[in-house]
Amino acid sequence: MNDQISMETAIQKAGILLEALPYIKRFKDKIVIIKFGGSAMSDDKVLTNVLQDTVFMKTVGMMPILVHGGGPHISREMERRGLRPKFVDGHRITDRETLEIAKTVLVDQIGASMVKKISEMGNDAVCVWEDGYCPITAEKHYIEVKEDDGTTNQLDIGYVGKVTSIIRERFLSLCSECTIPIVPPLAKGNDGEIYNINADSVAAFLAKALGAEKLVFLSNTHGIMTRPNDETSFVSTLHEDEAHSLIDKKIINGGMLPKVFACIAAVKAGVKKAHIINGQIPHALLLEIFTDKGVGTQIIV
Ligand SMILES: Nc1ncnc2c1ncn2[C@@H]1O[C@H](COP(=O)(O)OP(=O)(O)O)[C@@H](O)[C@H]1O
Ligand SMILES: CC(=O)N[C@@H](CCC(=O)OP(=O)(O)O)C(=O)O
Repeated sequence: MNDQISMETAIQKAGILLEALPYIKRFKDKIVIIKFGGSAMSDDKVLTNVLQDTVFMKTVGMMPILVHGGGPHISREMERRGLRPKFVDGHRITDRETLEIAKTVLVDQIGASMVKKISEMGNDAVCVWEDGYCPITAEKHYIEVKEDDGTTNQLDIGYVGKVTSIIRERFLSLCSECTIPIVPPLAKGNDGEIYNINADSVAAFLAKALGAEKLVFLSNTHGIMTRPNDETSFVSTLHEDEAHSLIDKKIINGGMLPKVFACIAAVKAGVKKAHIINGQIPHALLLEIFTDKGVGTQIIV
């Protein structure tokens, strides 16, 4: 009886491997941008799962690039120092002190722990922010505010940037080595300043500029809800037009806004698939990439 069960289990496992085969072939040598949101990094187990999945992808011949967030971690550190985090449209208002905190948390803590963990798993990883050298250039980002009289104003929220260019060759050469590039959401401007950037928009820019096959957001929800706080309203596919209507009704708000804009921009620029999935589900990334069903919400245009 036991032998029979273990044989059945073994056959099931072989079935899973075979289901993955077409995806392994399809994604061979293809760039996949994974955005790992701070909200999903709830504990060490989640971090380990996501990094294991990323190493798996690299091992079967894909070219994963991991862009990480860390918003909640930055906020906690600000609060510990008596500062109050403030956001406009999902972007943190960033003064000098906040920028210093963001750099320490993103590079010295989160990025460094990812590099260390991946190397413990037997793979190479490099934080692209090495000694302040960064292959991403940014410029100051102003928020457009619509006034009641119909005019628009530019709101200055400090050292917040938007990506203007990347050194493609640097990313491509890292990808073709045995390395997994780890990308913190920081960049330098031609004005010599360092900018804090929403990690979703960094991921979208990289996906576009590198012609990625896929862009996956690992967050803390099962995708996008189409009714306010209604866990039964997650959708597997969302068209750009519906997304805009949900944004107008404020059903998509806060940290989900930059993610949805990032998905739309990436798909419009030719990235084949952009998904928002729950990174806290063990191995959600592998399920999304290597199985027929997929998980989370896919944005289409
Ligand atoms: N329509 C929506 N569907 C799902 N989540 C939403 C929606 N609108 C806003 N959100 C919020 O967006 C959050 C994810 O954004 P954020 O906290 O910035 O995550 P991350 O750290 O992954 O970037 C969710 O936890 C949820 O509270
Ligand atoms: C300008 C801006 O908002 N920068 C973000 C960078 C981190 C980030 O985007 O982290 P998540 O992906 O976890 O939200 C911030 O300071 O929170």
